[in-house]
Amino acid sequence: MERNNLYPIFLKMHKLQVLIVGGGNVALEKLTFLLKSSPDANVQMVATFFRPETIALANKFEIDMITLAYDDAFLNKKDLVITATDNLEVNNRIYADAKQRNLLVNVADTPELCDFYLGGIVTKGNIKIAISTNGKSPTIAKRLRQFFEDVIPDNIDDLVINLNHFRKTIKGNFEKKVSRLNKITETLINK
Ligand SMILES: C[C@@]1(CC(=O)O)c2cc3[nH]c(cc4nc(cc5[nH]c(cc(n2)[C@H]1CCC(=O)O)[C@@](C)(CC(=O)O)[C@@H]5CCC(=O)O)C(CC(=O)O)=C4CCC(=O)O)c(CCC(=O)O)c3CC(=O)O
Ligand SMILES: NC(=O)C1=CN([C@@H]2O[C@H](COP(=O)(O)OP(=O)(O)OC[C@H]3O[C@@H](n4cnc5c(N)ncnc54)[C@H](O)[C@@H]3O)[C@@H](O)[C@H]2O)C=CC1
Repeated sequence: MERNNLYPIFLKMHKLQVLIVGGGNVALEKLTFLLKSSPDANVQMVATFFRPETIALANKFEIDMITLAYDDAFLNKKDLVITATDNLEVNNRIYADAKQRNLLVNVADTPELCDFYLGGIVTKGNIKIAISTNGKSPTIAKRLRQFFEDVIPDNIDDLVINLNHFRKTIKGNFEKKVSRLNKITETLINK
């Protein structure tokens, strides 16, 4: 059986600078899911034109939109780059420029030109679940996201908060603490 070897990490988007190149349908999809998960993300967008729907969302989140053709100067002071233009040559150039600067880059809908994939993301309070199909079926990533959004109760965060408080009250050494926390949460997995 094939196996997904990607390593998920949970980025603090408010500490990073993201560049999105393109302002059309695909750029809008990427921006939508990025902001859904991380409304505090710092994003700059550059595109020769922006579709009205993209402008509406970007304005809502005070995202900087620049109506210009891509130039590698836009990579200055960026940490992540997502490109979603309809021009293969431009996408390829952005990939090469980003690689030269050791930036992480995602060329939307072009898995071979991605250092990372965006995934299906479920957020419930402090809980976050990221789903990847290894790029094999984004539709399944979407369906799994919808499934978990539905089955995970909204008040799961109460449990997290309670345990976080309890964690601070437990006396004793690290080993005792781990053992207590494991004991009281045992029923969550034992049927
Ligand atoms: C590799 C990856 C790279 C990346 O873009 O990061 C990629 C690639 C491609 N997507 C394509 C199409 C579609 N993408 C979606 C939806 C999503 N795609 C997302 C991620 C990823 N898409 C990365 C892999 C993630 C993984 O590992 O599973 C999600 C999870 C997150 C996001 O986009 O932010 C978001 C759901 C978010 C949500 O709902 O929660 C739908 C479904 C729909 O819209 O209903 C369709 C139409 C159906 C279909 O075609 O399957 C195509 C073909 C394009 C063409 O036709 O040419 C390619 C290219 C290829 O596969 O070669
Ligand atoms: N619309 C969709 O759902 C899908 C689109 N695709 C492909 O993805 C690509 C993008 O599609 P859409 O977003 O729908 O196209 P679009 O026409 O809505 O947007 C293209 C964007 O690229 C920008 N752009 C082009 N050259 C540029 C440059 N030199 N510098 C800066 N920005 C530049 C344009 O200004 C525009 O904002 C296309 O190649 C399309 O075939 C693939 C699968 C699905």
